[in-house]
Amino acid sequence: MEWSDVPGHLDWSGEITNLEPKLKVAELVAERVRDGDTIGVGSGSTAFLAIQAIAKRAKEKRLEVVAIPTSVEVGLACAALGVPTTSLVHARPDWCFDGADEVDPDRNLIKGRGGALFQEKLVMAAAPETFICVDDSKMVTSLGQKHAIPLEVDVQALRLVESTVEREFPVKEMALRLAKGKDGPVLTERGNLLIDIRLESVESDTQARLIAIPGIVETGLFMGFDVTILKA
Ligand SMILES: O=C(CO)[C@H](O)[C@H](O)COP(=O)(O)O
Repeated sequence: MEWSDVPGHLDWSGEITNLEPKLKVAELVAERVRDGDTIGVGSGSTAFLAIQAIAKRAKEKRLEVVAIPTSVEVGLACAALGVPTTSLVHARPDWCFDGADEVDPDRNLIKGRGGALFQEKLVMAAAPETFICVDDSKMVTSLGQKHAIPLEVDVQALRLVESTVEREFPVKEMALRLAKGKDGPVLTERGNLLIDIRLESVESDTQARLIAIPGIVETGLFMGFDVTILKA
């Protein structure tokens, strides 16, 4: 058997909710692709559908594209689709796209349901232009209405972070994210833990105050990024 005959990993790991709008917005992203683009590829089901649409369009129109994946899952999808990949070590994205869990009226986001928030934020910070692909169910009047805020936390710092967050924030709920299909907690691509927190409210300084706590590697609050919202 040749290497190229080995089937890739093109199955999304969970159920895809709201499939129709996600497929439509995936097409909108694919239309933006130009020959020679290096594209930061977000994670989650919408990003997963979008990279499939991009791969299809690139093949049909003979466009050369290179992807910078933000998770193992999307990296495997790129490999299965025949989309070459690189990393931030080697290249800067011309633009990137991603999904979101919540979008507020000022285009601030909660991300990280899929646990890829750290690499997603790095790619977004590196890209001159970002498209956030969502449907109406993601729009909120203030962050934290529906989703918890994920915190990526160094393993050694778990108890320190939990007690500091509890002391310094009006915490409604806090939970260590547990794995499915493996005993114990979720480990991120960087070997860190995830804590999901619900706060009484998210303020403009919440991100800065959280990231100042030693042991918090990154948070799922994406505030102040100049993103374009693509909505089906
Ligand atoms: O932040 C993410 C992964 O870390 C996703 O982009 C976010 O959870 C949206 O996912 P989906 O497109 O499946 O609704």
